[in-house]
Amino acid sequence: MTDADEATSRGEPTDNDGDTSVVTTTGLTKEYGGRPIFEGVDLDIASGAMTAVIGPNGIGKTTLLKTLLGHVDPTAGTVTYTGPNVDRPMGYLPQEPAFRPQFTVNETVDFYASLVDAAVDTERLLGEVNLSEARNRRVSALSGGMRRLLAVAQAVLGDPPVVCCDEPASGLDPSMARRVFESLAGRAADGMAVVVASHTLSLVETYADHVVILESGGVAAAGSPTDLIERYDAADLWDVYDTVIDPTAGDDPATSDGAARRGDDGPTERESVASDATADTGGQS
Ligand SMILES: Nc1ncnc2c1ncn2[C@@H]1O[C@H](COP(=O)(O)OP(=O)(O)OP(=O)(O)O)[C@@H](O)[C@H]1O
Repeated sequence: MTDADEATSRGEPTDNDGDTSVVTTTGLTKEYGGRPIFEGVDLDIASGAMTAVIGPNGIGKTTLLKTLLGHVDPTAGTVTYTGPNVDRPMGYLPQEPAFRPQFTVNETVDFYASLVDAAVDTERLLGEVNLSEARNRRVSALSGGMRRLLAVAQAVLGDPPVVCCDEPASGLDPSMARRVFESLAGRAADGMAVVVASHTLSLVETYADHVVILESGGVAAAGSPTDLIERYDAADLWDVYDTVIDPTAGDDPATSDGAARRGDDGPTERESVASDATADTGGQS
């Protein structure tokens, strides 16, 4: 096995030399009620890169992110943070962000800014997530997508060395989803270690530097999108996913009929095209 192959099997970014690693997991294992979610996961999360974790519903992506963040204790194995010693080493965008509904957008950002030991340019931050015009609107009056954009702002606020985003594109229209990925990729380019769990494979393929595919038991494959596409002789990341993932993996009851392969916002791009075509023909195929 070459060094690169060995690195790949460990879920390490092969396009980094290892010196940029900011979070390392070794033998990371999580069980709930004696049922393994993942076992023996070895990852090196690099700063200055976006690492995307993909896999079916219920496979353990959120649990893995929460374990990296220290919100969930592993059953076995370790998570080691080696980044700078700051008050807030890791930002987090949870799958279901909760904010005080009576706060305005500005007040929400100011509240979180008061908790971090760093100057926060609220105007720039809101501009980045396209919420400038909504700055005086109460959280209770925001759409679901706007709330997610606010959650993105909250996660990267104060420029933590690591940010873990659970389905950052969920509920966003295609151009905002792209904008959020672009913005996170920009943060990565500025040196942040960005970890996203996502079902939006086209954006992952475009913006992620490193992809970790989770399947029952742990990491099924990992590498840059280009490496994975070459390795599996695939047309795109969706094809890689289709090859690597057992359609019955995950524990969502919808998985068995293929629904778990859909994106955050419903069907994957490919399924949308197929169903649009069906709709165009009045459902006649
Ligand atoms: N606190 C908990 N107690 C018991 N089981 C849990 C707990 N949290 C998660 N699980 C289980 O762990 C498994 C992985 O859940 P997780 O939310 O990490 O999956 P996921 O890959 O993020 O799914 P999705 O794509 O649907 O968000 C699921 O079977 C889930 O029911």
